[in-house]
Amino acid sequence: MLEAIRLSKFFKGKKAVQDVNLYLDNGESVGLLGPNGAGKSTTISMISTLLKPTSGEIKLNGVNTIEKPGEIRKILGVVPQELALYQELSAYENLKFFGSIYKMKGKELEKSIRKVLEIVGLEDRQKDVVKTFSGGMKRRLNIAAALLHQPQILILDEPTVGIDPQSRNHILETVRRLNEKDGTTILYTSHYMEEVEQLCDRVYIMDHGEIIAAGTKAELLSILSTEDTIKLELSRMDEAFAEHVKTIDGIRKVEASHLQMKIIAKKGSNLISELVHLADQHHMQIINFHTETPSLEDVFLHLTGRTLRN
Ligand SMILES: Nc1ncnc2c1ncn2[C@@H]1O[C@H](COP(=O)(O)OP(=O)(O)OP(=O)(O)O)[C@@H](O)[C@H]1O
Repeated sequence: MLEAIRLSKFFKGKKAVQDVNLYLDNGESVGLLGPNGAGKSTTISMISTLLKPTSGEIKLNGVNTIEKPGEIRKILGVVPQELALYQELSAYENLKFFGSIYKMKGKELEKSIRKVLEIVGLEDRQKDVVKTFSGGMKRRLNIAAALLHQPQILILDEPTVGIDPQSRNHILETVRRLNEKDGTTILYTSHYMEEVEQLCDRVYIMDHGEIIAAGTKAELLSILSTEDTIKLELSRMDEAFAEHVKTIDGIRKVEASHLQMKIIAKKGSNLISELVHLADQHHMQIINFHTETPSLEDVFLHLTGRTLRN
């Protein structure tokens, strides 16, 4: 397990990160979500031993990584936000260079380069110089470089910012496969709520340098509400039906307009069969039924009063 305990970073007395507690269990996929300037990059720079914390601890299986950075560096892959590639070199040559940083060479390095190029889908372009690559391909190569030494933990800092949808999907799929198939532990920072919702088992929400909420998606969503919003589309509207619906156990509020009905009900109330039965009694049909569940975006809005992207 990797854990950060009361991690803080101040730049010239100005808070960037304060009292961050965070852990990654082996094999987990964890999201670190927050708007620009929230402190995500600073947090992961400290976790990856690139930046010294002002205070706090980071432990890898109980061992202090600030005092002994070697252990974590061996098993950690970091994909930084800024591209760290040589534009004049080919994809292959870039990977060869990064491999040498990890002290890899010979057959082991060749094998690893082949494998990571396959993972990110760049085998066909390995001989091309990086300056001819699209933004998305460069990001994929950046990921490949972080994977060369087969890290057990992979930290990605907003890897999909500013790239085309196809490359974005490719990256998300790659990260998912690394986690689900290879068991790589993932820490994924993003300000795209839907990516974190899609990829991560657990989420930390960060704002102004602090963790303001943490938990599984379900736990975070439960902060928001104990209610479900159900929307019905009806074949016709009948006031008696609306009045009748209000009497159903678990229903808190009913709003009817034209052929639509919005029902606020206690979370988890299983109402569909009862509503269908009731509509039948009133000689009406339910044409459409759906439950609107709140998103993590709504949770962020609820906690901060702001949207994630401004
Ligand atoms: N080297 C530095 N010197 C001074 N201030 C810094 C430095 N690095 C970061 N900061 C400040 O710390 C705060 C957190 O920045 P950080 O880059 O960690 O946020 P972030 O959540 O990663 O945002 P982004 O999504 O824009 O990268 C910001 O106010 C930033 O200006």
